[in-house]
Amino acid sequence: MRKKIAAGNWKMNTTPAEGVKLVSEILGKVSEVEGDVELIVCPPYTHLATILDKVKGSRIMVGAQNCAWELSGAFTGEISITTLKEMGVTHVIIGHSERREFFHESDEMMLKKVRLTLSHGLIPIFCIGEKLAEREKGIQFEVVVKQMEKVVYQLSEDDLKKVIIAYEPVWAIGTGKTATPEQAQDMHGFIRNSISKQYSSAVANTIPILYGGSVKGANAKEIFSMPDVDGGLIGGASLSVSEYIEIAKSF
Ligand SMILES: O=C(CO)COP(=O)(O)O
Repeated sequence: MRKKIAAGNWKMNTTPAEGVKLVSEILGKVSEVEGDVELIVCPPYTHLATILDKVKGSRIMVGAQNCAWELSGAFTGEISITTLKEMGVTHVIIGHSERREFFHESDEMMLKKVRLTLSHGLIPIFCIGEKLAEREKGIQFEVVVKQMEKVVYQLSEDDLKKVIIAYEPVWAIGTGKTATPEQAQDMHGFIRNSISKQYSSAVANTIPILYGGSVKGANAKEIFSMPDVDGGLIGGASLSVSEYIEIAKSF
């Protein structure tokens, strides 16, 4: 049985005070989420300390939205993996399409970040996904496998087993346009098969593959019912307590 995961990527939303309010309200409703669904919130860096304090002893885990690709040094404005680890962060989103696009992150940088995250005992949530033009050309599978090859397929089997993959088609992010459950399943099945060919089916069967892109309370159940979809990486809807809880209850 693979893990079921509802991870909220808050992106650059909420002030520190708003973030604490949001997580407090989520905590108040967490008992409604039955079973062993893993709940992860990824607020902006500035809120991590207070939010980690708030969720202490609860089932909510806290992730960062990024980390630096080097361990320390002259990298103005960056946040190191050792800082995140010391604070108690458990997950790090790496390679989000917004970081690829707006911050020109290279595959080499992403690989360094994934390696640093793993070597410090944190879990990378590695994002992949094609752009609209790539889907229209019918090359979405090649695009996604290349993204995997350049980064996570560089890892040993033992390391790969600790990674969470998030398939986020860029055309579905923040657009209200969701992949159909069949489109999500097609890609998730393809990714799992590709991992199986590259490593083994035993490895492929243990890795959680999340779907991201306009997941909301109203569509989560259908998407999560697909055999190779193990949960969601949720943007906009994770900022609403009722939406996030409804999504977490959709397994
Ligand atoms: O990018 C996403 C999560 O990382 C998805 O964002 P939305 O859920 O707002 O489409």
